Amino acid sequence: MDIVFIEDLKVDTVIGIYDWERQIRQTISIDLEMAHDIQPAALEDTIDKCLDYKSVAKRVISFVEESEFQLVETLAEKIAEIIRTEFNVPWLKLKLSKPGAVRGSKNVGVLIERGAKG
Ligand SMILES: Nc1nc2c(c(=O)[nH]1)N=C([C@H](O)[C@@H](O)CO)CN2
Repeated sequence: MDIVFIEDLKVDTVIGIYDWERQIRQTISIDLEMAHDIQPAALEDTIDKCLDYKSVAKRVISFVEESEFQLVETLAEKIAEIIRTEFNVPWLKLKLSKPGAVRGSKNVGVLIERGAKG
C-alpha cells in the first residue's frame, strides 16, 4: 500500500494536565502517514481519486483548534479515529509532538499506529 503523508502540521490548542496549561494555548505538531493506493489518481491525474492531504489537514486543524484535552494520548486517538472514519483510511501512523513540554528535550509525545494496511 502507498502512503500519503503530512509532516509537522502545527496547531495551537488547549492541552495539558496542569492548571496553568488550561489557561493558555500551546502549539503541537502532527506527523501523519496514511495508507492509500495512489495509482488510480495517478492514472487519471485527477484529485477526485486522491486522498486529499489538504482536506485531511483542514479537518485535523479545525478539530484540534476546538479541542481541550488533558492528554496527548486522547488527542492522538481522536484524530486517528476521525481520519479513519471520515476519509476511509485503513491504516495510519500518527505522531503527536508537544515541543518544549519537558525542559531539556526537543520533543515529547506519542506515536500510534491504527488499522491494517490491507
Ligand atoms: N504520557 C503523557 N505524559 C504526560 C502528559 C501527557 O499528555 N501524556 N502531559 C503532561 C503535561 O501536560 C506536560 O505536557 C506539561 O509539561 C505530563 N506528562
